[in-house]
Amino acid sequence: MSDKICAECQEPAELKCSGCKMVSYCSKDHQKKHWKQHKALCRPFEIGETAEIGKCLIATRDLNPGDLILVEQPLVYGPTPHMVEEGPVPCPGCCRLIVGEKSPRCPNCDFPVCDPGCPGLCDMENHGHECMILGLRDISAINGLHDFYRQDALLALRCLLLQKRHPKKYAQLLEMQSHLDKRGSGTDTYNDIQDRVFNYLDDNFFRPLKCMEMKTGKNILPDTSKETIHKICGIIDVNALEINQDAEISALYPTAYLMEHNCVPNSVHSFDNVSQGYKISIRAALPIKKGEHISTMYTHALWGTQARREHLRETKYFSCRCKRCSDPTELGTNFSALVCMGTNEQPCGGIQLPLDPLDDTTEWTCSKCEIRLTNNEVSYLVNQIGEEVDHVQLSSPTVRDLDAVLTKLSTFVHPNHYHCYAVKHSLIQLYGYQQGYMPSQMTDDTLIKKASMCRELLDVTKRLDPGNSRLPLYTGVILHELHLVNMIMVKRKWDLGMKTRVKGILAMLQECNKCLAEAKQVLQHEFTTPAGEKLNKLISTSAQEFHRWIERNKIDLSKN
Ligand SMILES: C[S@@+](CC[C@H](N)C(=O)[O-])C[C@H]1O[C@@H](n2cnc3c(N)ncnc32)[C@H](O)[C@@H]1O
Repeated sequence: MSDKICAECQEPAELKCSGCKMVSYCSKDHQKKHWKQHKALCRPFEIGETAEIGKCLIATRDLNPGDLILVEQPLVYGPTPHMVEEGPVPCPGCCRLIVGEKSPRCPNCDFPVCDPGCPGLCDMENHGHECMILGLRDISAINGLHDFYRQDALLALRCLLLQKRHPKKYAQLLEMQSHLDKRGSGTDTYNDIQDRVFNYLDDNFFRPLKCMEMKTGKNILPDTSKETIHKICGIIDVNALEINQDAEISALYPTAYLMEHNCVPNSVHSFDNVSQGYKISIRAALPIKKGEHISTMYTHALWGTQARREHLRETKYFSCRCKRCSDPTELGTNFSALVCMGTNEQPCGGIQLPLDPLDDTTEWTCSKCEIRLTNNEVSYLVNQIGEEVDHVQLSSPTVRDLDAVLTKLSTFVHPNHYHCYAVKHSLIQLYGYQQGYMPSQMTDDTLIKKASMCRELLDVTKRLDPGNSRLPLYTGVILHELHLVNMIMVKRKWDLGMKTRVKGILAMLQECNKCLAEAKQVLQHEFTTPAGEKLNKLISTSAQEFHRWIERNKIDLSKN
C-alpha cells in the first residue's frame, strides 16, 4: 500500500501511523476506524540508539502482556556453532543430533546426515546451497570424523553464501554488531575462529572453489576473506538466537536481534518449526510503557549475578547493570546469598550478600555481624559447592542423596540460593515417583515438605521471571507438582471422611485449580519444544482428571 493513500478510504493521505510509520491516513477518524484491522500488523516499536547499548527497540505505545510485538523470518539459520569433539553431531539438513560414525552420508558432499532423503539436504535455504561448496573437497583424506566434518563452521558458510543469492539479506547481516575490536588478532577467540572456521573452510573448500571459479570464469562466492569470516563469526556469536526444539539451531533475524538484554526481560519469544522456516514471534511478557526499551535475556535466569555478568561480559562484551544485577538480594530472592559462618564456628544467623554486586571485586558483608568475605573467597566456596551438587545431580540421585545434599548446603548457603533451587527442583520431581517415595508410601510430613518446597520454588521463580519469559517449563513443573501433592493430601483426608467441611481441604483444592490454570497459561507458547509439548499434555490430562473428581464429588470451588 502506498504511504500516500489512506488505508481506510484509499483517498490521498497526509497522516502516518505513529506506531509503525508504515501506513497512512487521511484523518484521525479513518485511522481509528482502521485500527482493528491494522493492530495485528502495526509494529509497536521504533529503532532507537543509546551510547551505552547501541541500537535498540523502543515501544511506541503501551503494551500489555501477550501483545504481539514482532513476527519475522530469519535471514539465515543453521547448526548452532558448538565445536563437537566427540559424540553426536547435527545433521546439516535438519540439525537433529545423529551418530556421525554410523550415519548415512549426503550423496553429494558426504557429510553425515540423518537420512539421505532429509528434506533440508536439497533445500537451497538450508543445506542445498552449501552442499555444492562442501562437495568440492577431495574426500580421500579423511582423518578423525569430527575434524573432517565440522558442522560448527556451517552457519558461517551459510552467511557467506547470502552474498550472491540474497545480497539484501547479506547487507542486513553485515550491519550487525560483531565486536571485532574485542576479538582481534592475538585473542583466544580470534585464534579459535581462525583455526576452527577460517582455516577449515579455506583449506578444504575455498581453495578448490577458487580453482573452479578460475576455470569456469564464474564468481560463485566473491568474498571469502579472513576479515569477513571473523566479522561473520562475531556477528553470529553476538546476535544469533538459539532455537532449541528437537535440534540445536541458531538463527539471525533482521530486527529481533536489536532487542537488548535485561535479566528481567519484558518480552518473550517463540519459534515456529522448520516447516514455517523458524519464524520468530515476540510478545510482551510484562506491561511495557511507551518509550520503554524492549528486552530479552541473553544468559541463564537460574545463574547467580556473578555468573550471569561474567557470561555476558565474555560472550556479549558488556557489563549488565539491570535491576536484578544491581540488587544484592536479586529481587528479594537471596539467590546468591550465603549463610554467615560467624566467628568461632558459631553461626550468627545472618546472611552474606555482596556489598556492590556491580563491582567484580566486591566484598561480601553479613546482615548481622562484622564478618566480611572477599569475592574470591565466596567464588571459591560457591564453585566447590557447585561441583559437588553437579556430581550428585549427574549420578541419577535418589531422594535420600538429594536430601543429604540439601542438608549440607543449608550450612553454607541461603535456602533460596541457586544451588539449593536446582536441588529442590530435582527433588520435587522425585518425591512421588521413586520407590520408597511413591504416593502411597510418602508420610504426611514428606507430603507437607514437598508442598512447601514447591511453594518456595514458585515464589523465587515468579520473582526472577515475573513475565514467564525464561522459566515457563520450570514454573509449569512446579505448579503441576504442587497440584499433585495437594491432591494426595486431599484424597487421604477425603478417604477418612474429612470432606470439604474441613476448611484446609477446600483451600488445597482451590490451590490445585489455580495451579493447573496457571500452568496452562504459563506454557501457552511452549508447544514447539518436545519438553513443552509433553508438559502441556500432562497438565491437560491432570486438569481433566481433577475436574472429573471435583464434579464427581460435587464440590463448589468458588466457596469461601
Ligand atoms: C544482539 S546485539 C543488540 C543490538 C546492538 N545494540 C546493536 O547496536 O547492534 C547485542 C549487543 O548489544 C549491546 N547490548 C545489549 N544489551 C545491552 C545492555 N543491557 N547493556 C549494554 N549493552 C547491551 C552489547 O554491545 C551486545 O553485545
